[in-house]
Amino acid sequence: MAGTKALLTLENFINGKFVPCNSYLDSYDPSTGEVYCRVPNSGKEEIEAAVEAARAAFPGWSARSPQERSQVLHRLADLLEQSLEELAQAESRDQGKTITLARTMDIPRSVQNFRFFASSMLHHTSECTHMDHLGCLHYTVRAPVGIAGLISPWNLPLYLLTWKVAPAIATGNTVIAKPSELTSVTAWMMCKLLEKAGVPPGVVNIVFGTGPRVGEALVSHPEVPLISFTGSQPTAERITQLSAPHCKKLSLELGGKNPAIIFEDANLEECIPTTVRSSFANQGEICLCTSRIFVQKSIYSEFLEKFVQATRMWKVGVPSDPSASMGALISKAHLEKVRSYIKRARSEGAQILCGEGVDTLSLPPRNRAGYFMLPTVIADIKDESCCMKEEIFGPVTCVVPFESEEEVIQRANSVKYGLAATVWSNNVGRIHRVAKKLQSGLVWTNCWLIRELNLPFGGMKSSGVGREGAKDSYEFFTEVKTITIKH
Ligand SMILES: NC(=O)C1=CN([C@@H]2O[C@H](COP(=O)(O)OP(=O)(O)OC[C@H]3O[C@@H](n4cnc5c(N)ncnc54)[C@H](O)[C@@H]3O)[C@@H](O)[C@H]2O)C=CC1
Ligand SMILES: N/C(=C\C=C\C(=O)O)C(=O)O
Repeated sequence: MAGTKALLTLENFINGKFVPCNSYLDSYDPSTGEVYCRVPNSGKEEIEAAVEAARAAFPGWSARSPQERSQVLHRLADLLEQSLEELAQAESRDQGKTITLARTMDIPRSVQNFRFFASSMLHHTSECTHMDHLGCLHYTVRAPVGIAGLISPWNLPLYLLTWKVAPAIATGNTVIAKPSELTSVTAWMMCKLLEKAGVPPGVVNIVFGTGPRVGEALVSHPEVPLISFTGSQPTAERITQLSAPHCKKLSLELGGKNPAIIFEDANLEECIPTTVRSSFANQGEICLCTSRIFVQKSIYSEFLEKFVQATRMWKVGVPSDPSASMGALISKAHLEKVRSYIKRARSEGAQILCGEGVDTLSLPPRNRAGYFMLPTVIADIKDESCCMKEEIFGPVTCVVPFESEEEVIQRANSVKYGLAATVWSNNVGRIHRVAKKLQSGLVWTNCWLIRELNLPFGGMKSSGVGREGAKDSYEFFTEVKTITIKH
């Protein structure tokens, strides 16, 4: 256990108050490998207190008009925006991501999540049908589900937490959120803004700690009828098992093994920098990151040469350096896991073209124990290799050639995941054909990660269950009832 004197110490936020915990976990600065923060190691007791608060707050909050709730969400968005720089600094330190990404993506998107749902929730209509021959009118009404359990991961901490909190409270639910124990700081900072925004006590409760201890207590609680989870597939399996006896509503946003398909008519000037970004943004720690690049044979050599050259320009640096493109990975264990994939690829006879074990990483002395690695490109690798099948979730991407459209669709679909694909071509007909045949919840063509929050977001196969977005989140966070009136 590190000395606790200078450490930032977080507290749970229950019923509008910060509450200390009996025990704490060490949280590491990924750029130095040093403990810098203590996170509550909560369990059943804290979940009971949060459920009590959320239960008590539900009647009042759910009875407010959508317009009143919308105003609260707008105020919270404004307050987050006013704290953008402070939040970005904290996110970058806690997660290891670059300050530039935190400033330009994580925190602005967190603000947008509240603004978006504050507005979109005002525009839903309900269904109505008539059976004139029976003298009946049928219509639907929607009501909040109750206490929503929200579990979020460490890769985009505030971004993904707010993507769940915003629609949950906009629709009138009260929430208990459990951020990742590895990245809890910005969630705790957001709690400081809730009262000023007008969020009543008990509407948003945040309980920190590990998955097996506090996460499972939340998922198993009989008074929490809904769980929205983003994270790994094994954890989703466990959540599904624990929820089954209670028939909980589940939304599961899981991993990917996302293909980029690059046809010979692609505009390489745009494709190469975008594919470097889609492979290595946030250290490759985004479920939407590209990790299998299929390139048509006629342009394979040209692509590979230019892609490796562009990857080598991607600067790995201290997260606080505004010129860095990539920071540190989340943890030592994760860095070792990512490196183990590269070792496996090498032992299978694949070529490591740049990055880990090939190029030299230069870091200031203070950061040498940090969890850094260079963006790594692998070629000459078989589709059956674990590097082509499993989610690595790090700055590693594989490049392989293909000959025909049919062949590449079959190979792109040959993994258990189905989250996000990118297709690069100037042939509109081909783009439509290929996009339709890919087993993927999202297909970006000639671009990556352009988000339209109105439309469904989520994956198929092992990439998840359910979708979130304007209409989908509204439906998920509410229960529908069909009413028949005979007149
Ligand atoms: N969005 C995504 O697709 C993400 C995928 N991953 C994948 O998962 C791998 C492992 O990362 P982890 O942090 O271990 O992910 P994880 O799935 O274990 O963690 C995600 C969240 O679930 C919680 N959790 C863990 N076990 C739980 C349980 N039994 N009951 C309830 N909640 C639980 C965690 O505390 C965290 O808040 C990564 O290497 C990556 O491949 C990780 C994070 C995000
Ligand atoms: N769920 C993840 C990313 C979502 C991005 C978005 O909604 O724009 C992830 O990386 O886990």
